[in-house]
Amino acid sequence: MKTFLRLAGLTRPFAWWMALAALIGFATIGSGIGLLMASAWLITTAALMPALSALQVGITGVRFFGISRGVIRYAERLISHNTTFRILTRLRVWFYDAVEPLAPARLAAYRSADLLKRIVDDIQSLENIYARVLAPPVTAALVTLLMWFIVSHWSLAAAEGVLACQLVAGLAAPMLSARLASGTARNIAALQCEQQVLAVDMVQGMSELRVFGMVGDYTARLRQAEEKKLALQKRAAFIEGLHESLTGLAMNASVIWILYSMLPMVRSGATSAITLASVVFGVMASFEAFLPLTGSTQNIEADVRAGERLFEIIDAKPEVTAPEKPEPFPASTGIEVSNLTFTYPGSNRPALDGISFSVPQGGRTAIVGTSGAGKSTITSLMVRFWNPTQGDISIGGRNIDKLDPEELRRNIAVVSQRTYLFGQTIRENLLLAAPEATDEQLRQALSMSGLDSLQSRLDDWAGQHGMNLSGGEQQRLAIARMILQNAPVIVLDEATANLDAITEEALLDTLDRTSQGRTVLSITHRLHRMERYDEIVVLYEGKVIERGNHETLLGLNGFYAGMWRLQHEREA
Ligand SMILES: Nc1ncnc2c1ncn2[C@@H]1O[C@H](COP(=O)(O)OP(=O)(O)OP(=O)(O)O)[C@@H](O)[C@H]1O
Repeated sequence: MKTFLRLAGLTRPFAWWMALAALIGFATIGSGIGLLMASAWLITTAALMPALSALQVGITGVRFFGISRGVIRYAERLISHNTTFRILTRLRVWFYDAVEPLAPARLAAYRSADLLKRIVDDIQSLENIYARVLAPPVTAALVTLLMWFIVSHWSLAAAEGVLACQLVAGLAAPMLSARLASGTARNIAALQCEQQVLAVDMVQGMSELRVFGMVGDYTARLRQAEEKKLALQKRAAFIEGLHESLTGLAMNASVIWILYSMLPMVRSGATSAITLASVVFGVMASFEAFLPLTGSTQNIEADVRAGERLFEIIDAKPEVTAPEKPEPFPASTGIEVSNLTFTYPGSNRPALDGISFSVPQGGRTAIVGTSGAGKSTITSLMVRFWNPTQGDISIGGRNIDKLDPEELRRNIAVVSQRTYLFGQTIRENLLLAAPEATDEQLRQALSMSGLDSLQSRLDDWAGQHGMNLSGGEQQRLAIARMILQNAPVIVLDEATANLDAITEEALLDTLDRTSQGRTVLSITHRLHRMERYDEIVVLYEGKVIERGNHETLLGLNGFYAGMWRLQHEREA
């Protein structure tokens, strides 16, 4: 109920639109009732063969309601679709605004297909909240009231019977079908999510599944989920049919009741058979208002489930928030890391444990260590994807939590070992780093990063996740982005890890040239050309175990010297 009220609250800015659409929905059914009543009046009166002039009222009524029903129905569709799309737009903007600050820390726990389903399908399913959940009961209540006034005008007893039947169609039947369908929409949504996750995994990991011969296994899991979903959809359809039959039964019962209570009046001459026929047809037409209530009960559960899934994300507290009054990004860019400790949520071991080091303005520091030592975690903390558990990082003497996170990220160019390339052209992938860059600048950046071959292919599609490019080309594209971003601080996180020795050499030269005068933090486990660094910080299991320049560290004959010997003996 709480979720439903929260969802309904989101549609509050459109209350007037919704009221107007419900009113026009009521007018559509009202004109349907008028059309059938006027038709019944006309046919029964005509059967008595009066003068044509006596039929004029009926003819005009049929014409009026016939035309107005079409026009009003059109207006109703127009306004209700307009309202629905306004609500949908608001929901989408609201969700994107709320999700953006949560990335990436708070979204790491969600599978991408699941997130996609929430962003696309769950919000889409909420479009029903107005058209299929909120509007039908309002229209049904107004129609019930209208029929009470019409029928009670001729017979109170008949009106009471009609009201009873309408309460069955409007309350008892929806409550019964809601009870029978309880859990169905929720389980269908869960299965759809499972299918989507499996399908995305299957498409993205098709090569691995083929290599390991697991395609059949995944297909079977997909089929199983589909079968379970079909069984639930059949159940939902059965309940919908039952609900519609109950509505039909209630309508027939109301007709029988009217005949039962009004026929004696016709016999006694208290009312005419023509009136009786009109009332019967009018009541029959009024039950059109109760049919959409089936959808109302079934959609309410699906909407509440979708709402719960969305609120679960929305209610998460962002890991990083911008300070109310951010300080400007400093002119000098020396980095100072002091006593930095960080533990990932759910982990019982700190990824970084009280580390300290500094990179002077325009200097170069390398962080080296074995896999899992915590090197990349430093990058995530530097660009404030996470906040440190303890300790702090400052740039130019200013703690980075005093800066606007977006401005901070604009001023730190990160080249990581996993470069995400969008399924767009090479040009668009480059413009991400410098939206204003000219083609000439893009070509220059490509050339500097050793990608002369791509200079004439700016309009080529990079492929899904950059699959039309080799691993080395993707890496070099990331370096081209770094060149274009032209940031004063550069973080190279295994930037040349995927390259062959010759390309790596050339690129290290490029990086050295382009990073002149900038503050560089280079994270690597490959000890290559280490004499270029002013200081090397050696990490082991989240702790700094050695530090100094290349010569000093080799002289120590400790962990670093061991790593260096191991790599160079292997390469020799
Ligand atoms: N999102 C995460 N959630 C939980 N633990 C994580 C997460 N990311 C990394 N870790 C853990 O934190 C530790 C440090 O990881 P990190 O990626 O910083 O290591 P690394 O030195 O960069 O390793 P590599 O050289 O293999 O990339 C590892 O034990 C890793 O399993």
